[in-house]
Amino acid sequence: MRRKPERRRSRTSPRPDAVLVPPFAWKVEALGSAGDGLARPLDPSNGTDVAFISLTAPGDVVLAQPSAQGRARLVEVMIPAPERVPPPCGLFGVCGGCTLQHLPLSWIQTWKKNRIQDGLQKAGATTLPSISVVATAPSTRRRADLAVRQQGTALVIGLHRRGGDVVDLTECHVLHPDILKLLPPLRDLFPRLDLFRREAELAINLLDTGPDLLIVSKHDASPRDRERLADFARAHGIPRIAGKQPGPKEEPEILAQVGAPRIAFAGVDVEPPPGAFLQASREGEAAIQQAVVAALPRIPGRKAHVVELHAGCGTLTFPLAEHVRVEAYEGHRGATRALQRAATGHRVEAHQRDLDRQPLNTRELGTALAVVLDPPYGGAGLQMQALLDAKPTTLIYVSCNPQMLFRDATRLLACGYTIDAVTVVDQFLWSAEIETVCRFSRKTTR
Ligand SMILES: C[S@@+](CC[C@H](N)C(=O)[O-])C[C@H]1O[C@@H](n2cnc3c(N)ncnc32)[C@H](O)[C@@H]1O
Repeated sequence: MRRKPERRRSRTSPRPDAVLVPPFAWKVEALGSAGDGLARPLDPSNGTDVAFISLTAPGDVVLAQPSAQGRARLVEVMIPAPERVPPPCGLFGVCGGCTLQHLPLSWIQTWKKNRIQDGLQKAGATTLPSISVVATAPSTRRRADLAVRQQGTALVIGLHRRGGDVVDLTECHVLHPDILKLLPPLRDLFPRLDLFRREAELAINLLDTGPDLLIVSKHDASPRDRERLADFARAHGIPRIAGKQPGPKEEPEILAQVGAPRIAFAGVDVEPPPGAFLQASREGEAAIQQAVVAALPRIPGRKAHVVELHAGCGTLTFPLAEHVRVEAYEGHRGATRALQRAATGHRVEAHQRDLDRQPLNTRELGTALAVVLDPPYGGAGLQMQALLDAKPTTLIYVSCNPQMLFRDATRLLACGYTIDAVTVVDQFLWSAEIETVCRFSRKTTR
């Protein structure tokens, strides 16, 4: 299989004034943690050691041109690896979303499992339980963060091209069809909105009650916008459309609401804030909930409680509360409010707290039957040191970033923990991202 030479200049392309080394042949030996092939020149006299090459597979022999330090740009696949498959999506390689569609999902799942196993062993795990892998299906992703751009005469909605402009998402094998079907009418809508001047960002969350939209724009919505958005919401079964200025501290404002935005966790209805964090798909969410609940220790009595850190709007809180009392902590104000409102009548106490600035201390953690943490991509920050000091007997760690998981596992294993349950959830299809649920246990001397 020969790939067409790339025409565009990628993020890793050399600066125009750099001296270009002509392309030469490489053998791809493995996949790196970001999903790029790790390759070595076929002819060692080329003087370069190893380099990462995007869109390649272990076993490929490729023609590639050294670009930035430690990287080369694929020119063509000369001899394809036996595992290679035709990418299902016509936008693969152009759109900045999927990175691994040239490999079968089953191969990627095994690679993810091996990566977690190797990383935990390197972190110091001398024994590991068998790792279960839960696969999720294509076309189920219910959260999309899209760019909206006026590009020449075209209004495009999609993901950024690798290192460049936005690729119109005319096809996608990851997103739920209920999100995809909104894109054509949204392409008609945006040019008619006063809040849209050449660019905006759009987050779509597929809730139980339909899509929930958050438009991020530097420009305010006019009264005419609000009418148009309300008409659009009614026409497309969208309960709520919110807007906000760019920036993490800016608060969303409801621009149109024609229904109740709701999502249920373990049968408990929650009204999440606009743009709320949700697990990538319903199936992925169910697999994580199941793994977390299965990792609970035996519950000694009704008074027992677990501490849940980074609780979001309650994805794990309400399934846990079916078994045990939950003290939940979350930093985002809107998410905490949603959780608090839904918690009435359930065994849940929800608190807003920035766990990086004010981590829970040994006294607060000490009496918990277990601690559940599900930190953001950047990791648990100072809270991890506080956990190492408090040493709860059971720590159920949900991770979307293997590097952080391995780093924290090294510290936990050195403190006397063992790992006795690991589940890998493949909810980020055709990408190198990995979701893992890991139970760390520590024997007490009591
Ligand atoms: C990976 S999400 C998990 C949310 C939830 N457990 C779920 O499954 O939907 C991480 C959560 O951590 C919260 N978070 C990020 N930084 C935080 C901090 N410094 N203190 C408390 N919560 C934080 C985010 O707002 C987000 O809700």
